[in-house]
Amino acid sequence: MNNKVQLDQVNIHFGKTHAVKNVSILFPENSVTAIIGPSGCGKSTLLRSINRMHDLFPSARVEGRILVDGSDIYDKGVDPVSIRRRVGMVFQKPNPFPAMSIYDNVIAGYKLNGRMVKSEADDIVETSLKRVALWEEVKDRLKTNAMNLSGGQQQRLCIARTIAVKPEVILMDEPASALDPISTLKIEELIEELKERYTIIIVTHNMQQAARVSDYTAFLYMGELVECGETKKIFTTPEQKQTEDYITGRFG
Ligand SMILES: Nc1ncnc2c1ncn2[C@@H]1O[C@H](COP(=O)(O)OP(=O)(O)OP(=O)(O)O)[C@@H](O)[C@H]1O
Repeated sequence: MNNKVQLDQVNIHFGKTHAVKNVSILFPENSVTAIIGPSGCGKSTLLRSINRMHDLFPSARVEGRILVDGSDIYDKGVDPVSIRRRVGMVFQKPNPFPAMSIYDNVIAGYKLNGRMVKSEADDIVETSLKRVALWEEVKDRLKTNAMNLSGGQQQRLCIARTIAVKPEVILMDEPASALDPISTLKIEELIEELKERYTIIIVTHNMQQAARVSDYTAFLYMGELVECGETKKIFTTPEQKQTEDYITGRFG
């Protein structure tokens, strides 16, 4: 299987805090990789380095190489905006644009590419909403405010907005932790479907969720990658004692 994303000896500092320590890891294409580990171990920090989000924080320093399709996304001359288009991000709390309709939310990122005709926009909105299984629920009220949707629907809308710009990789930072169990299940089913088209990297606190949705699991502890491998193996016969202690709930 092709490796879509590769981190090679990545270190991330915030001022004096060494948040990610010498992490090397591969993320295979069209698969879901879960990043697990106790609070503060560097999961979100690692995730955000993959679409250059740390560029927005002056105290952050990213060292090492982060490759997407073999090219370093931190190379001089690479536009971070173009990276964020290829590597989309879904956050913990659904964050639709509050003053916009459902329709405008889906198309918001895509519009930044320039002018387009209405039929093209209609197409993208319909395809994206169908892909997140939201179309049937909202097709008769596309022009109403997105904030009228439930939390779970808002999160699926945000995923639709992310896929509307045709990314290759989708980063998800605890995408279901603010949702009720039924909405969580829908997001998990959606992740399973999305991996056919995208490479997905998901941070989760929820061990059962990691076991359910991911093909591969990476366990981080205090900024270091302790172990990474097939989810089945990590959850049944991990190589490291620390991993076993964490997944069996002995700490964290
Ligand atoms: N913008 C920032 N500025 C300064 N320090 C930061 C920043 N973001 C993260 N850190 C620090 O980096 C370390 C790792 O944080 P990170 O949020 O990546 O952990 P996490 O594993 O995602 O935690 P949680 O599961 O609680 O969300 C922590 O010590 C945190 O305080």
